[in-house]
Amino acid sequence: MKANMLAPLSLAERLADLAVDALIDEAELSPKPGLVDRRGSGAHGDMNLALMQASALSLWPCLRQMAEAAQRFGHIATPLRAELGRLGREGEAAMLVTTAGVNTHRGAIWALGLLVAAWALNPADSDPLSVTARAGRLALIEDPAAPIADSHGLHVRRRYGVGGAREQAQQGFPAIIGHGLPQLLRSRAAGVGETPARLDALLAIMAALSDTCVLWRAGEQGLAVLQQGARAVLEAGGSASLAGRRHLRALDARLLHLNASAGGAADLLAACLFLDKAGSL
Ligand SMILES: CC(C)(COP(=O)(O)OP(=O)(O)OC[C@H]1O[C@@H](n2cnc3c(N)ncnc32)[C@H](O)[C@@H]1O)[C@@H](O)C(=O)NCCC(=O)NCCS
Ligand SMILES: Nc1ncnc2c1ncn2[C@@H]1O[C@H](COP(=O)(O)OP(=O)(O)OP(=O)(O)O)[C@@H](O)[C@H]1O
Repeated sequence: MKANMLAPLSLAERLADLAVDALIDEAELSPKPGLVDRRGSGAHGDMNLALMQASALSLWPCLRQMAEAAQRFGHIATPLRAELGRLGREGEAAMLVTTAGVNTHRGAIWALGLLVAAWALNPADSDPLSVTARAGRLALIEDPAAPIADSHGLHVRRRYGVGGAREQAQQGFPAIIGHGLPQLLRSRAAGVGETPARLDALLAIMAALSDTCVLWRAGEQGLAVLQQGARAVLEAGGSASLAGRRHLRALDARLLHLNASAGGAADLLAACLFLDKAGSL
């Protein structure tokens, strides 16, 4: 078939395209401290860039179906929340088949799933603050069929009393709205180029987030190293500056030494890039 004969994309398909694009952009962004990127596996022996890309692509049907479910149900209530939970668990199963059992995007399915659904619920009101607020209202609804999960996040929440991925969503993604997105726009406005602007956005999220991935592997000390290190890069002038890059290298080395990587911050950067891209829909 000729390219110009392809059927026009539905809104749900365009949202899924943008969400997968944001996940691939996040994975490819380099150099990210401690995380999988173009340079290598970071603190993850079981992941690499090709796996992250394949995993991101495997999530397209799940993300499209989540947006379609939002259009079909039409409002924020238990039936839509239950359907998103079902689709999210299905998407997670598809991801695990693609990655042969490696958790590449669990947190990303959660955050982006809620955001594509929230976007599709009311495309006319699509500024990031409104979309994240709707996603937060969805996340506050109990999923009636949710299994009792024995996750790393659960252990960490109990041990350290932090909120984790669920609370971040329920509060309307404050790490994105208050930190990632404003930093992305500030760094772009300073003319630093897209890669350092995205790295700065990631660092702003890292500096603010209680990332349960880091707490699980490296405890409170690891989290302090991450938050202080991320802040130091930004205070030195950001990832486009010479001094900032020195701090960034030091942070990467410290995180590798601690075997710590900020998967939650990476998910939220992908979500932040999705909101940024979806602004032009
Ligand atoms: C709420 C989720 C993320 C489970 O969270 P939990 O903390 O129990 O588990 P887990 O340790 O697996 O962490 C999930 C991931 O969240 C990310 N994360 C970590 N810390 C944070 C944080 N502070 N903020 C945001 N994300 C974070 C990380 O990538 C982490 O791997 C989610 O997977 C879930 O409940 N899924 C069930 C299916 C569902 O309802 N889907 C709805 C789709 S819209
Ligand atoms: N570029 C990235 N590099 C590493 N992790 C990422 C990246 N992007 C997103 N993540 C997120 O990080 C999470 C994986 O982190 P992690 O491997 O710590 O999880 P785990 O399987 O629960 O724990 P562990 O590997 O410590 O046993 C995924 O849920 C994923 O959403």
